[in-house]
Amino acid sequence: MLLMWFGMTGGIFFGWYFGAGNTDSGKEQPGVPFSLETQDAVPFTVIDIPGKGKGAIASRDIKQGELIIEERPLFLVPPTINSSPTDFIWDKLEDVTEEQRESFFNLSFVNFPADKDPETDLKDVALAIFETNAVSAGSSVGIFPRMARLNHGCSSAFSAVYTYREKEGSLVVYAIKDVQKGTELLITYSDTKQPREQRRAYLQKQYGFHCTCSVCSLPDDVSKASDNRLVEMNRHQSRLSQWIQRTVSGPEAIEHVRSIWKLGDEEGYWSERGRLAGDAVFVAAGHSECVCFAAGHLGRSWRKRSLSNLTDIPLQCRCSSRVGINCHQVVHN
Ligand SMILES: C[S@@+](CC[C@H](N)C(=O)[O-])C[C@H]1O[C@@H](n2cnc3c(N)ncnc32)[C@H](O)[C@@H]1O
Repeated sequence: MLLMWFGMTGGIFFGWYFGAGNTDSGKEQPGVPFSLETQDAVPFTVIDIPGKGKGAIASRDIKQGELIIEERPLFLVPPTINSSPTDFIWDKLEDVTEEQRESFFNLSFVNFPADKDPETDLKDVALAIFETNAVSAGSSVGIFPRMARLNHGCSSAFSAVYTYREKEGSLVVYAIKDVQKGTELLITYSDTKQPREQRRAYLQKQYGFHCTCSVCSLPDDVSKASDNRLVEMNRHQSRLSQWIQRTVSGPEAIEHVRSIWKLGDEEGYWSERGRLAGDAVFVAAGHSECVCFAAGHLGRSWRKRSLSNLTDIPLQCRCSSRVGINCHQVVHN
């Protein structure tokens, strides 16, 4: 029996950059020693946080663009499996060390079936832990016990983003904002460019909590303004995506990028800017008069920087010369 796993897991955290370069087959990297993480130390401590279970508090000031976590998966689950999800996860847990197994069973879980007993139905506990904590890792879904302690914040409330690097076989978490010592590090579990009511309904259903992050706690009128910006960002994003079918012109597509960027500044929503810049480069490269934008403002130095640092790219064409840049390299290297 082949099972499509992704149809069965409800909530898989939202990465900052879907897809690019992530084509893993669900297997740990050959030749890479398997371990829980590759880092010796992280700039945060995990403590109990009232109303949230555990969470990660910055143990020093963290700068925007800093690598916070680099971690190998405890295990990965590919999109298609040939046993039940419960059995598959249980088998995976038989392959790990006692310490790793313990770190897994220490993780939190929600949505445990009412007709089961968490003391005795350990396979069901394992499944619930998986569904509460798994994140997308290329085409697979994986458990990363260290990053699994990061709680959620919406829109401008989250300060860190993650992606899975297939080549290295590890997940990396970066700060997209400066984070002060003593502040909780937050990621986002879903696309929070939605109105508060929808965000809260999703988080309640999938993750079992009522979101009271700094954005969800805004007074109604301020919250409404934030909702409007987020919905507008999504509307521009959806128009931008139509450029590829040529139903939106190049200049119009660039206008959508500018609008998303501007709304993001107003909202304090800085995530996905690497992808947005990549889209802009892609559009610009299709219009010879704009290629200088890609070359002049992104180019080599851009490749060396963390994507999450891209907060200040002038989305503007400054000259009309074509420079023969390979847009795919700029976007994906
Ligand atoms: C991946 S775990 C995060 C770490 C978890 N708090 C722990 O104790 O291990 C996800 C769970 O954390 C809790 N959580 C995450 N973000 C939260 C938030 N903003 N408010 C309340 N609970 C939250 C929810 O119970 C959610 O199902």
